Amino acid sequence: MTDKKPGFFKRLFGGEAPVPPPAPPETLPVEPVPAPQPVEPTPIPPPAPEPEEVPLPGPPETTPDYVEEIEAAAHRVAEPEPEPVLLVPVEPAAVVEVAVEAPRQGWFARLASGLKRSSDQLSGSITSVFTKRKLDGATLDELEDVLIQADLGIETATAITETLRRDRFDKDVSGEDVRAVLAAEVEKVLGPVARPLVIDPSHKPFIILMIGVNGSGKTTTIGKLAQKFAQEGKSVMLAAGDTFRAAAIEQLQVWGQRTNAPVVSRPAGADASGLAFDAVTQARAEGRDVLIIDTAGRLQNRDELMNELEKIIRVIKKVDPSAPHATLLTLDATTGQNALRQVEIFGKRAGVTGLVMTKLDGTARGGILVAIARKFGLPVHFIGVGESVGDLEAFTASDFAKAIAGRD
Ligand SMILES: Nc1nc2c(ncn2[C@@H]2O[C@H](COP(=O)(O)OP(=O)(O)OP(=O)(O)O)[C@@H](O)[C@H]2O)c(=O)[nH]1
Repeated sequence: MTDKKPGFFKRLFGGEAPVPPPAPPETLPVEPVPAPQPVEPTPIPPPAPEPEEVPLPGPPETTPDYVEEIEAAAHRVAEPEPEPVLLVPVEPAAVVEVAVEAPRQGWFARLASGLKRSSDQLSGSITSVFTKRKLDGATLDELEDVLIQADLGIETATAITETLRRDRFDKDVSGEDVRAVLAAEVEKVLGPVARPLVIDPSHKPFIILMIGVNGSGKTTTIGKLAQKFAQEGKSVMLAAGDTFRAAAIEQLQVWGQRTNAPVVSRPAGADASGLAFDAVTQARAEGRDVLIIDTAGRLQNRDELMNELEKIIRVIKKVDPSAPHATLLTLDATTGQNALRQVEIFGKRAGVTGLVMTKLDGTARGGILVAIARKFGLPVHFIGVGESVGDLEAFTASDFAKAIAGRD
């Protein structure tokens, strides 16, 4: 990435090839759509692998339509696993450095730019509703629909319209007035869930299990967290528990190299719970501060895969009965309402302790975080607004509220 955020729509629609940070070096130059490589004879492997084919090595649930939908978006950039090392020696290391080291805008600017699509949609709709001078019942109904469509949830939508009804009925109301009420209500809902992830030093290692559906951003988030912890002087170990996909293992190894964190891995196809057991044992023997365990993506409605996740947790507990100390669910904001189901089922099966919402930059549905917060009250530790290491930050309610309401 560069020091200047690329235009939002450009990033959103892949007008440039965002450097997929977690991808192994040789995959970095992959274009979302095969970019014409003028001079390459025909080094590109077999019949250009369709994005749908790529997930096949993953867990069985990667085939349902739902996952295809999600992954068509999520993995368009990052799934080029069978790519041979064919591209010109592009100095992948240099590219990686740019992605990680480039000076960044302030976080609020990035957050606001990431949430721009959500806030633009909301602001645009609000403005178009508030064409009359006096606030009346019909306008309030229209506003309620707009807020529900923005995935904020019925309760929040109602709370906002009720506040306006109470305070401003039959009075002049501008879009800006409404945005102020919106920001206040969103902050009220999110305030209690904006809680940092605290690494309790009495656990050595503090074990973090990262779970979520396919492509929701687990591995990328692990890399970003490893970087943060390393910067705080913590000694981090990673476990490549997504044993279904060789590319996921490599992706984590790249993050390990970048962040100087050893990665415990086994060849693709190995038993994930066995790997988790080994990783916990090893991290403990080495006195690591933090162990982050990746897992294969799985749909919440695949019972056998959820059983497997439960098994991983049981096995970890054999080494440390208090672990995992944090079970973080990554949620892809672009999945909208389905994220509510994911929180519910993963919560029941794996005991989610906190949430990380990713890809808020790729959607107009950022409001879903508000609906989730209101329904589950689970801590939201981090949000992601891009693929680079600096695009994940601790979650703060007021910033999010301001950004989504388009206020500064
Ligand atoms: N735009 C954007 N992309 C993101 C963000 N977080 C992750 N990604 C991208 O989403 C894609 C999927 O991320 P991964 O980390 O591979 O997801 P995963 O959950 O590990 O995927 P599986 O291994 O298939 O379960 C990658 O292209 C990431 O770069 C974010 O906050 N914003």
